[in-house]
Amino acid sequence: MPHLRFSTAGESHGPALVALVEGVPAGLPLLAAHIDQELARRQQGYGRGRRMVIETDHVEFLAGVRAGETLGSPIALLVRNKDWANWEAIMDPAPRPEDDTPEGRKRQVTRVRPGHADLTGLLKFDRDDARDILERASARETTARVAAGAVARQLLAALGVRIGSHLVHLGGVDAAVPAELPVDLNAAADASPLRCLDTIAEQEMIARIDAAKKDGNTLGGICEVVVTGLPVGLGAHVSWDRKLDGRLAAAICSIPAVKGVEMGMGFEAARRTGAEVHDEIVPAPGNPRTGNVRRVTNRAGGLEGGMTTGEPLVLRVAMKPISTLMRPLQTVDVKSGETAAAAAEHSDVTAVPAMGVIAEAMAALVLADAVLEKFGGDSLGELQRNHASYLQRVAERLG
Ligand SMILES: Cc1cc2nc3c(=O)[nH]c(=O)nc-3n(C[C@H](O)[C@H](O)[C@H](O)COP(=O)(O)O)c2cc1C
Ligand SMILES: C=C(O[C@@H]1CC(C(=O)O)=C[C@@H](OP(=O)(O)O)[C@H]1O)C(=O)O
Repeated sequence: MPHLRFSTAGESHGPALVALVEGVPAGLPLLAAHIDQELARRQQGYGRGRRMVIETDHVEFLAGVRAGETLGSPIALLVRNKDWANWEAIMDPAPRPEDDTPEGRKRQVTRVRPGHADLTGLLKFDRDDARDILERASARETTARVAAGAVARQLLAALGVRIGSHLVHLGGVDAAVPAELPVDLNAAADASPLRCLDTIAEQEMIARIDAAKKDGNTLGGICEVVVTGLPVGLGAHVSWDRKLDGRLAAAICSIPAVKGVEMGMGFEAARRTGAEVHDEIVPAPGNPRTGNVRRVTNRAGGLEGGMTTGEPLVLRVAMKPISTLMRPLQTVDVKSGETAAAAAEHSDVTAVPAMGVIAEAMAALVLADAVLEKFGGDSLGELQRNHASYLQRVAERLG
């Protein structure tokens, strides 16, 4: 059983999204503002649709927090959907008289979209209206994940861990990545419309988003997530389900439309020789987090043997293009069985910058779980003492 457990509920156009986070120690400072800041970051990004204009996500604590601190009890978080006002009839949990008319509820989705969950979900769950599927497949659900992730991020911050991300590719355009990333990566990335550090490449990306929109098409891309301040030894090599690389990959790949994750050098490592791939180790006194050694390079991206090395954790996350196209692809209408143009409602042209923020949240949740597994503690103070005592021991080894 994980040490930090979380689950979410809520439909895209339902009244609200909820997240339940269990296992957080008592005494962690936690304000709605900490969570709202992350929710706002998830809403950014050039290329998003009208929905992000409708919503201004704000968290309400339902349980687990008192006077700005966690209680050690389950934390229940709620984020309301403003768009609910426009969907109350269609999404009403109670049956309505119009349900018995030949049309049934309005706006049934039967022209299933290639690349979305519509068709497979309809067949598997034996439904007639793809709305019954898309409402939960929608990445609106990631709002609740980011809220939960903000709690995890707060826990990690109390141990000196920082998580950031930036966009490195969009729609066929690569960004130049600086040799040294800014210390406050998110402050730099969040200041730009695509969360990209290369302002010249970003102009070309924006032009491609505009062109795709005009053409009724959509775009994907890649974000890099970077985590600093991690101690050596989170995760474990001993069993498949304790390896941190696998846990991170599963969490990241569960984000809607994410189709791949690379760690460190990633796929490129397969094309190179061992001498070009592995990170040489040198003594580095005064670095207790890494056991007083240092990797000359960080091609492994901060992971060896399913454990953190203490070097920055570097993940690259690939997102496919959005599957709702305004110039729709060919599909089948599941009501008539005839060929049709896929359903097309207002939708994002791209959401790669938001995906980077969601990937940060998923990484935070996995890392906070690994921290609690390694250090335990019912209060923040106990967790911090356990962490400090471990680092002291690691520092003694090659000091
Ligand atoms: C932040 C974000 C926003 C998204 N916005 C849309 C959208 O507006 N329209 C759409 O069709 N898909 C959108 N998607 C992708 C779909 O949710 C996703 O493709 C779908 O759930 C099917 O899952 P799969 O692509 O992982 O197979 C978005 C994904 C993310 C992460
Ligand atoms: C609502 C969000 O993203 C939505 C994700 C999404 C999808 O199919 O994944 C489809 C769109 O939903 P709607 O049709 O309501 O505009 C996006 O806006 C969000 O990120 O908060």
